[in-house]
Parts: sequence; C-alpha cells; structure tokens
Amino acid sequence: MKTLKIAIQKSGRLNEKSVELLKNCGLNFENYKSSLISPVSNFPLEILFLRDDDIPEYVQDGIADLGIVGENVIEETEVEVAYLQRLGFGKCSLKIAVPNNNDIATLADLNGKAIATTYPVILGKYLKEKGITSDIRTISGSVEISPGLGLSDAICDLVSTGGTLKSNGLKPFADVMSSEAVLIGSKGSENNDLIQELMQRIQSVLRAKETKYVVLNVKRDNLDAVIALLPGVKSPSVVPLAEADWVAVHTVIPERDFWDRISQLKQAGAQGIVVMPIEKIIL
Ligand SMILES: Nc1ncnc2c1ncn2[C@@H]1O[C@H](COP(=O)(O)OP(=O)(O)OP(=O)(O)O)[C@@H](O)[C@H]1O
Ligand SMILES: O=P(O)(O)OC[C@H]1O[C@H](OP(=O)(O)OP(=O)(O)O)[C@H](O)[C@@H]1O
Ligand SMILES: [Mg+2]
Repeated sequence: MKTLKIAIQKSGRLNEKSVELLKNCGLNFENYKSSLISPVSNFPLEILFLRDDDIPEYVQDGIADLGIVGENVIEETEVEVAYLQRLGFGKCSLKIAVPNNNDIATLADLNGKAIATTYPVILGKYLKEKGITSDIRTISGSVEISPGLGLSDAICDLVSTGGTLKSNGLKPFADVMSSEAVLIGSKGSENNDLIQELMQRIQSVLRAKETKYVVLNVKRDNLDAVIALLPGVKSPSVVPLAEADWVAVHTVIPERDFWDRISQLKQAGAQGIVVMPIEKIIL
C-alpha cells in the first residue's frame, strides 16, 4: 500500500493546531522541533514539516498528497489543488489598513498610493476588480511598520484581533478576503481510499469539537418538555434512576446552542446537568 504524505507548517500560527488535529485522529508520530519528516507508526502516512508558502506547490505537484495551509496562501500561490475540508482554525482576514491620521477616505483615494504587502497577487486582483491603480510594494514581513517608515501609504496584511494594526497606529480600511486553515489534496486525491479514511477521521474530530455530551436528571413528568429542547444526534437516551419517578437523559448538543439550551433546560425541570467534551463522532 502506498504511503501518503501530508505537508503541515513547520513552525508558526498553524503548526500547533495542525499537529493537534492529526494526533486527535489517532495518528502516532514524533514531533521534535528539528523534524522535517516524521513517519506515522500506525497509519501509512508521513508528515512533512514545511514553510507554509511551499505547501500548495508541493501538493499541486503531487510531492505531498495532502496539505494543511491557510486559504490566503493557496490564493496567493494560484495553484490547482482540491479543497477537501475547512478546518476551523487559523481564522483571519486579509485587510487593507491605513494610518489613523490620513486623507484616505474612499477606495478611489488609493489610486496612485503605495500599498505594502506580502500578498501582491491577491491584492493586485482585488484592486483590478475595483478599478484602482496603486503601487503595490511587495515585502516579506513586518508589513505594519512600513507606513511609519515612509515606505508606503497603506498596507494589506492579515488581521485577527487587530492588535498589531493598533500598536502600529493603523486602522482597518477594506476587507480583501477572509481565510482559515484548510485541508487540500492533489487533484483527484478525493478518490483515494486512504485519503477518504483520513478525511473521515478528521471530520469525526471536527464534528466532536462542535458538540458537547450532556447528561441531566429530570422528573418523568417534565421529561417531554426537556426532550423537546434537545436537538440530539438521534433521539436522546433515557435511563431510569433508582428513584422511580426520575430519569437521566443523555444527549449531544451543538456547542453554539449550549448556554441558551442549558438555561431553558433548567427552566423545564432539568437538574444535575453534566457537560462533557466529546473526542470523536463517527456517523
Ligand atoms: N493573526 C492571525 N490569526 C489567525 N491566523 C493567522 C494569523 N496570522 C496568520 N494566520 C494564518 O496562519 C498562517 C501562517 O501564519 P504565520 O504567521 O505562521 O506564517 P509565516 O510567517 O508565513 O510562516 P512560515 O514560516 O511557515 O512561512 C497564515 O497564512 C494565515 O492563514
Ligand atoms: O490582528 P492580530 O491578532 O494582531 O494578528 C495579525 C498579525 O498576525 C500575523 O503575523 P504573526 O504574528 O503570525 O507573525 P509573522 O508576521 O512574523 O508571521 C499577521 O502577519 C499580522 O502581523
Ligand atoms: Mg510563510
């Protein structure tokens, strides 16, 4: 059986979450700081640790079968790969930002201005679409300091909390794209059996992350009202308790509904509510 290769970021924003996801899929591998390639002992897979910019091309060329990388990097490298799964981490936006005190009020004011970025391809397409002609200055990092140094009038860079913009006297001006980490594969890789198995494991971990396992006690009289509030995977399990008119209800609740549902459940007569994380949900 052919051993698959998956490329993940060696160090940086996506490294830790990528390693955690693969470990949660039950894959055993060493993760030394010095590792560039690490075999998985219990699945025919090798993990390549790379600079994130190189991952899309490795996958496009089939050197790696799979990769975990930000959508922003895929768009910037303009590769032909299959998007297999959004992964829910590394969420950020690519934004144009301008100094707090400036005369740029509308997009048209960017005409003839210098914009520093590490994303010249994405920015170029965005400006073309908007009919703006700016001077795109490509630099490889620390973009936020360039207006202060007189290198540019604006920047285009990734933002999540906005803290880096703020501490450099900049404010967001326009949204260019939003991004998160995704699993990509070489074209046609969706049809490979091993890749499908790995994707099923990944999906079961992601599904579990979005939900909580809830156990609660309720008087039989209130059972219907409580069940009506529970959007379970299927119907909830109802288990008799030693006290004859009480039962325990076991179910799975989407995390996003969690707090709303908990207060409604208490109002409906639920007691002793225990909430537990779920490791995997296999459908
Ligand atoms: N502030 C942020 N919050 C959330 N996700 C982010 C943030 N900044 C970047 N990302 C996402 O994480 C990816 C990796 O970011 P990082 O800063 O580690 O890249 P890098 O410095 O280019 O790393 P490398 O050394 O691998 O080239 C980005 O391409 C983006 O998708
Ligand atoms: O809005 P914030 O939460 O402040 O995040 C934004 C910063 O995060 C990223 O850089 P990172 O910290 O990953 O460092 P790098 O530029 O050296 O890769 C990005 O390039 C911004 O500088
Ligand atoms: Mg990089």
